[in-house]
Amino acid sequence: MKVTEHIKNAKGKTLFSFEIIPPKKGKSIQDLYDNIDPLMEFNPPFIDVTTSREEYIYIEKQGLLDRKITRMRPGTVGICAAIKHKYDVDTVPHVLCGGFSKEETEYLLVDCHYLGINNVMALRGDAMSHQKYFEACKGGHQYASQLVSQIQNLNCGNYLHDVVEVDDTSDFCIGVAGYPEKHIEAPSLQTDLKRLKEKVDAGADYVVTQMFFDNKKYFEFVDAAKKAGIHVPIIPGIKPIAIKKHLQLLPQVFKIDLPQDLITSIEQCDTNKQVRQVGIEWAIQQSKELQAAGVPVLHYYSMGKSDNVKAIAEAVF
Ligand SMILES: NC(=O)C1=CN([C@@H]2O[C@H](COP(=O)(O)OP(=O)(O)OC[C@H]3O[C@@H](n4cnc5c(N)ncnc54)[C@H](O)[C@@H]3O)[C@@H](O)[C@H]2O)C=CC1
Ligand SMILES: Nc1nc(=O)c2c([nH]1)NC[C@@H]1CN(c3ccc(C(=O)N[C@@H](CCC(=O)O)C(=O)O)cc3)CN21
Repeated sequence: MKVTEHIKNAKGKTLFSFEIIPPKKGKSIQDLYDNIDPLMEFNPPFIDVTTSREEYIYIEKQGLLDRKITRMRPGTVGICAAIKHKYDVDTVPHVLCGGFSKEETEYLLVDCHYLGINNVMALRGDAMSHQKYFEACKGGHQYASQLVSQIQNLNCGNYLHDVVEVDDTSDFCIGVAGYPEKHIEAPSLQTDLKRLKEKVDAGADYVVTQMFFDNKKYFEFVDAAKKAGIHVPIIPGIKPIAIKKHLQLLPQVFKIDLPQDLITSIEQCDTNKQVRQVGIEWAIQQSKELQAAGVPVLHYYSMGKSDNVKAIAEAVF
């Protein structure tokens, strides 16, 4: 079922969902299952599976370092199918512009359609770690809005090359990213909202936000989005802080601000175990307020050990 249908069927009740990353190449999928298992009692209607960018690796060969490019966490669509099969839950693969040509994206979407996966999150993707700015690959899209258009075209039976006879069209429900504190490259929040509106006009059915730690930012964003003519559900993304290093890392990687109260509480912790507890309590407080405001879904960036998301879900759902 589509994410938007799950939201409609919930009749105003806030749903619980989360996001996971595929294991590193060579690692077992069992670890992932062990972290999903404890969250299933909260009935997530859907689980997102991210797609990571390819990266350079260096292999020693006769005393020299050979540079190769590879995706260290492949398998997004396979994991989506495996989870769907194992837990009978909908899965949402993240489909990126970065590192994929339009052809490859078409093949991936065809795979999803055959597998009964009818939700996708359409993202541009980050720049590769050695790049300062995002660069589209040869034959790939530059912006998420173009990717949304490709998916929407496919939903209308229009493949990249008009040579196929179509009697079974896909019907993907399309999610896109939104930024309550604006995207780093956007010159202003207003311009960023214009870009978000372009994604919705191209066919996006819902928005998931970048993580934020001050609910005020989310509420203001939702208001501004409405004023900009965006009327699709806007799902808040929540990340529980887990280690002291996140104080620097999260603002640096995700370009978001942390509230002073949260910073102070974390600074007072002696161990990362205490930090994890502060992160849980902050996320519970955020989640309860968002739930009271009637958000459609609370979407957690779990991305590893899920004990903290479980503790939050226990307190909120
Ligand atoms: N992997 C994941 O789960 C997620 C990744 N992200 C990351 O967020 C970043 C951006 O992704 P999206 O939001 O999907 O990209 P996007 O293509 O919607 O926007 C990227 C940037 O380009 C600007 N932009 C969009 N259209 C433009 C146009 N026609 N002309 C000029 N500027 C334009 C936007 O304002 C924004 O600054 C990436 O770094 C992505 O990896 C965000 C959320 C989830
Ligand atoms: N710019 C960007 N890229 C993404 O891939 C991304 C977003 N934003 N925002 C929404 C989700 C949330 N994502 C993530 C990805 C990783 C962690 C995470 O756990 N990160 C590490 C630190 C990050 C690092 O080392 O680069 C952590 O320890 O928490 C959390 C959320 C992926 N998504």
